[in-house]
Order: sequence, then structure tokens, then C-alpha cells
Amino acid sequence: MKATGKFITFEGIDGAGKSTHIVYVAERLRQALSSRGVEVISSREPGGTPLGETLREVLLQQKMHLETEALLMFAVRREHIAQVIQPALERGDWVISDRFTDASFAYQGGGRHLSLDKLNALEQWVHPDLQPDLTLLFDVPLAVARARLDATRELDKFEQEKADFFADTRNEYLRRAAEFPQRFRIIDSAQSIAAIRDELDGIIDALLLSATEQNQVNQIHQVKTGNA
Ligand SMILES: Nc1ncnc2c1ncn2[C@@H]1O[C@H](COP(=O)(O)OP(=O)(O)OP(=O)(O)O)[C@@H](O)[C@H]1O
Ligand SMILES: Cc1cn([C@H]2C[C@H](O)[C@@H](COP(=O)(O)O)O2)c(=O)[nH]c1=O
Repeated sequence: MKATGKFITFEGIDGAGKSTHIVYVAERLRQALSSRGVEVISSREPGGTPLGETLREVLLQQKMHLETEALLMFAVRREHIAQVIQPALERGDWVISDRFTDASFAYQGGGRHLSLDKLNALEQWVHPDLQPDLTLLFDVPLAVARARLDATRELDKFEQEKADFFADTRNEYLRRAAEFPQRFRIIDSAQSIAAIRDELDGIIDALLLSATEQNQVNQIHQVKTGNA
């Protein structure tokens, strides 16, 4: 029997660089875990399922009431958990998600000032028993993120927001990182890509080691209880 999988989320304001590093982390984990028969699934929010990807187009392009936006983010999440995250974790596979509920707190709560009580209620409804095992917060000054975005692509609805919106979004991310220090790791994303990879290597090695140790403890327990 395989151990329960791990759930890792990547967060940060637009342009912080998280998508760049997801590819690297996913590949490193695949190299380490494939020999154990463990798959690494890379997904994203909003998105992650056919319905979620359809709603992503709407969410990233259309203006709407802020509560509609929050409700749709959680609707996408409900489907993502049901179709992708929960089944993978139950199989013992690992899931990496480019954003999860911390993004709703940061963007709809911090950026748009939706009450945190409403967001807490939605979180309790949609995933009362699920939290990421590890959240990597790519933190970067607003000017650096803006320069990266401006250099690369056409901006979506969120990316067109003003500096105040991103300052409040970033502050809410940092507030949550301070509230949940056991699962958050803050990465200084103004560093070079190579320096960030070095830091990520250390985090991945520690995570793989703790997963191996946990696996061994589970196996001993299964042998002792005859549940192998
Ligand atoms: N550490 C870095 N130094 C310099 N450029 C970087 C760094 N990290 C990412 N970039 C570049 O910045 C741009 C934005 O990066 P990326 O798409 O990974 O950001 P993101 O946080 O995923 O943004 P979004 O959330 O909007 O998708 C890309 O062109 C990427 O190559
Ligand atoms: C999950 C989630 C996302 N958002 C915002 C944050 C970003 O601006 C976009 C997603 O774009 P990305 O390039 O894939 O990062 O959606 C949000 O406002 N609330 C959420 O819960």
C-alpha cells in the first residue's frame, strides 16, 4: 500500500515567477519519485479540470461583482479537488498546484477587500479537511513583478490592476505566511533563477527525506497491525 500523497502549492503576486519554478520542481520530484511508482501531477487554479479551464477564461477576462468572483474561484476549486486533487492524494500521488485557497485570501480578501470571514466560510465549506503540506510563496517587490509582466505578455484582468491592489495582495500573502509558518516557505523571488533553484533544491531534498521517513514509519505500523 502506498502512503498518502503530498500536496504542494505555489503562490505569489502576478509576475513573481512561480510558473517558471513549478516546471523545475515538478521535474525534480518526478525524477525522485517515479522509481517508487509515485506520479507527480502538475495543475493550476483557476483551472485544473475541463470545467475549471472554461471558467478560468471567464474569471481572467470578465469584470464581475467581487463576491461572484470569489464564489466562482471556490466553485472551480471544488471541482479541482473532486476530480484531481483528492483522487491523486488517495492513490499516493503528489499534486503541485499553481495557486490554491491562499490566492483567494490574497486577491479577493487582500486585493479586493472581501471580508475574511466570508472567505473562511467558503474554505470551511469547500475543503474543511484539506490543506497543502507545503506552500511556496514567491515574494517579490511590486516593481520587479510589474517589469517582468510588462516585458512578456498581454495582461489579463488581474494583471491590469493598479499598484495598491498588488500591495494589498502581497501583504495578505505575507500575513498568511506568518499565520501558518508550519506550511509556508517564503522564497525571495527577486533573486536570479539559478539562486532560487538552489533554495528550492534544499526544500525538495528535505521534503523527500521527510516523506521517506514517514513512509518507513507507516510500513512498520502496517506490519505490526497486519494491514500491509
Ligand atoms: N528570478 C527571475 N529573474 C528574472 N526573470 C524571471 C525570474 N523568474 C521569472 N522570471 C521571468 O518573469 C516572467 C514572469 O514569470 P512567471 O510567468 O513564472 O510568473 P508568475 O508568477 O507565474 O506569473 P503569473 O502568476 O502572472 O502567471 C517570465 O518571463 C519569467 O521568465
Ligand atoms: C486561484 C485564484 C487566482 N486568482 C487570480 C490570480 C491571478 O491573477 C489569476 C491566475 O493567473 P495565473 O497566471 O495562473 O497565476 O487568478 C484569484 O484572484 N483568486 C484565486 O483564488
